[in-house]
Amino acid sequence: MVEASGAMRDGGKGRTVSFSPKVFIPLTHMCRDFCGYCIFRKTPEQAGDTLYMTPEQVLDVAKAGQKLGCTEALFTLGERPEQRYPEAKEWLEHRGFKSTLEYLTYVNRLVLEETTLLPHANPGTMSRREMAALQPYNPSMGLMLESTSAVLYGPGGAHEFAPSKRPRVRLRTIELAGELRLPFTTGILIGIGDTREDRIESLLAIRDLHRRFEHVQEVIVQNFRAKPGTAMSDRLDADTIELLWSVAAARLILGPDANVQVPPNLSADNYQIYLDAGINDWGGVSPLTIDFVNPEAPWPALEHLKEQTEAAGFELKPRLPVYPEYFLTTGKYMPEGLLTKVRALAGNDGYVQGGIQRYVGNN
Ligand SMILES: O=c1nc2n(C[C@H](O)[C@H](O)[C@H](O)CO)c3cc(O)ccc3cc-2c(=O)[nH]1
Ligand SMILES: C[C@H]1O[C@@H](n2cnc3c(N)ncnc32)[C@H](O)[C@@H]1O
Ligand code: MET
Ligand code: SF4
Repeated sequence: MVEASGAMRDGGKGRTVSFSPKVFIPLTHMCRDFCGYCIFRKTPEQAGDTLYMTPEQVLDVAKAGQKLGCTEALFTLGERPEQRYPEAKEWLEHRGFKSTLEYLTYVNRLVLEETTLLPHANPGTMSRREMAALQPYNPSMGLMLESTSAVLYGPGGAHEFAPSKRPRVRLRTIELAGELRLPFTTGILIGIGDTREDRIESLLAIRDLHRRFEHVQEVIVQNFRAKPGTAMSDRLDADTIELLWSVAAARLILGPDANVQVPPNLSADNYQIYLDAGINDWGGVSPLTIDFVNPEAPWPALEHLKEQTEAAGFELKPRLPVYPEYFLTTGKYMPEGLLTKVRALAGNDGYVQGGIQRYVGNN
């Protein structure tokens, strides 16, 4: 499988592998859901003074990232905390917002207007109205499908207490993005009780949505890593063979033109083997902020990522949070104002202007 999927990637993508220089902005850790694997979520008590990051805190991180050459502001946050916690509702109401997604829209606009970073919102499930409100400030957004497996939301499953992880609801959000012509990131989380057959079914569902709307800009194949203090703390991490198999399956199902991503920080020091299986992207890598979803897993230094990528025979290139094919030759995936901003950050090839030299070596 790896031989076939690697060859398919070479055919469609050549020997270029990308990453997105980003800052991670955890707007809130509070969440109405409970996923068995998640260490990101916090109760208001655990969150203490920082129920939400303030607009000032958001801008400080974004501006610090801008100085380091970052082009993406990744907003990852808990799902509708105001539906579970009165503290969250009060915090928002006090500042004139009816929901977390309204507040997210406000800070996305701030970042777009006051920095050169492009927001990429990953806030969980969204309605059409919520997504349409975010669209003018987000050249792309994302939501992991995770898995279509029904076992996972049954008794004892990872998603038993996470209504937003019902595959129907997730698929509907991804479909809405297609209807709005919004470049979209999704993916599968493997090793949470899913079988290989489940992964094939999940990937086929993603493929079908992309066939209808052509908006799935990338597919993340993410491996579960057990976290202390979570319901699944004593489960085994997804192992290398399962991830290798899943990446190859993703490439073979999604085809030569798909962008397939594996995050390099979740695989210790052997992450380069996923290049063999057909990936062409490492996702967001930050010189500034940690991966708040996997806080124990530091990103490789960009020097190291470049070395490993080149040693395997590939060229490493920085990209924007939206892929070149969605803005280089067509304008139909973005409002005009956003399109202008995106194009100004890109070079002729659609990757970050200035290239990898901006991030490694003597700068
Ligand atoms: O650092 C992380 N970035 C995550 N990202 C961001 C990713 O690394 C890149 O920044 C995007 O792919 C940009 O295109 C996600 C983006 C999504 O749209 C959906 C899910 C994720 C998940 C993670 C994650 O767990 N950790
Ligand atoms: C932001 C994304 O991070 C993923 N995610 C959440 N918790 C974990 C974990 N323990 N290990 C790996 N990935 C995780 C989910 O897929 C979520 O959608
Ligand atoms: C911190 S997890 C990522 C965002 C959202 N809560 C989700 O699970 O989709
Ligand atoms: S993974 Fe997302 S939805 Fe699930 S508990 Fe964590 S923050 Fe909430």
